[in-house]
Amino acid sequence: MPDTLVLDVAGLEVGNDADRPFTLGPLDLALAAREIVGVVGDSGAGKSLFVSTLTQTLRPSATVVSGEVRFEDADLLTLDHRRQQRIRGARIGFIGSNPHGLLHPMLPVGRQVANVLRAHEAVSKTEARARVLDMFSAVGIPDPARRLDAYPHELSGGMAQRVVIAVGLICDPDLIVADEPTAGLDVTIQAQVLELIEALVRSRENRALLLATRDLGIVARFCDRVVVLDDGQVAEQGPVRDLFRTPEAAISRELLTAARGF
Ligand SMILES: Nc1ncnc2c1ncn2[C@@H]1O[C@H](COP(=O)(O)OP(=O)(O)OP(=O)(O)O)[C@@H](O)[C@H]1O
Repeated sequence: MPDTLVLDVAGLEVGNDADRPFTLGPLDLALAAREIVGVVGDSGAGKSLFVSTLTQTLRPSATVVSGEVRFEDADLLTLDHRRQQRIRGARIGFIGSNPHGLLHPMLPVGRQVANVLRAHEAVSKTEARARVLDMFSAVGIPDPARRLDAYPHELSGGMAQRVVIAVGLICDPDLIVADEPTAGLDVTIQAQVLELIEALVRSRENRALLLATRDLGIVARFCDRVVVLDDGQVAEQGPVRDLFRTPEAAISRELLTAARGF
């Protein structure tokens, strides 16, 4: 794979039989450095299933049927457990929605971010605290030194979401995978959070972002390319401007209509 590719997914098919028979793919998708690629589709289209394949958090009901997910010099799907652990949360950072669900309610937020860092890097507690402090500043948490010791319930939704972003970025990942990272936030806070994630992606040479969302408005504003999923199948994919100018699939037109609010 060329140096500039951060992720290269080829012929990926994932089945899931828990609630209903469902197949994602076959899906081909390459992400270059500094690129932001959207994965869009209605509820149940398979966005989270795809994200979970990349973050290696598939539940036992799901099976990878075929394909490759090349990241760094390896196929994520065939890595041994130790290398999976090393990559997950460190080389591939995850940003989910619902921060109050993702964060542990009984631990100060600074410690939670530090724990992620210390799980992957041999740093002292003091050094970890300093790194987390820097990261809290980078993600725009005001008065970061004081916020290190706050509990999640003491933070607003937007502030807690910034902590989730800090968790995703603390190990300086090359790939960031975000699944509805602004769901449940006020519209103005949504824009701030997405602008922040965008800046953190574009500011680093080898970093790319995969952004799963139902909202084509978000795709229009932040993504370079997009994959439209419809019931697990790729309905179309390509540059975002092409999708907006000449949507080919019926589902793309439906999502566009929804995004334009009429
Ligand atoms: N981590 C996972 N492990 C196993 N199966 C999963 C996982 N995530 C989602 N699924 C399953 O994949 C199928 C497609 O749903 P999925 O949640 O991926 O859709 P989605 O596009 O993310 O929808 P929404 O926008 O509502 O989150 C469902 O059967 C779901 O239960």
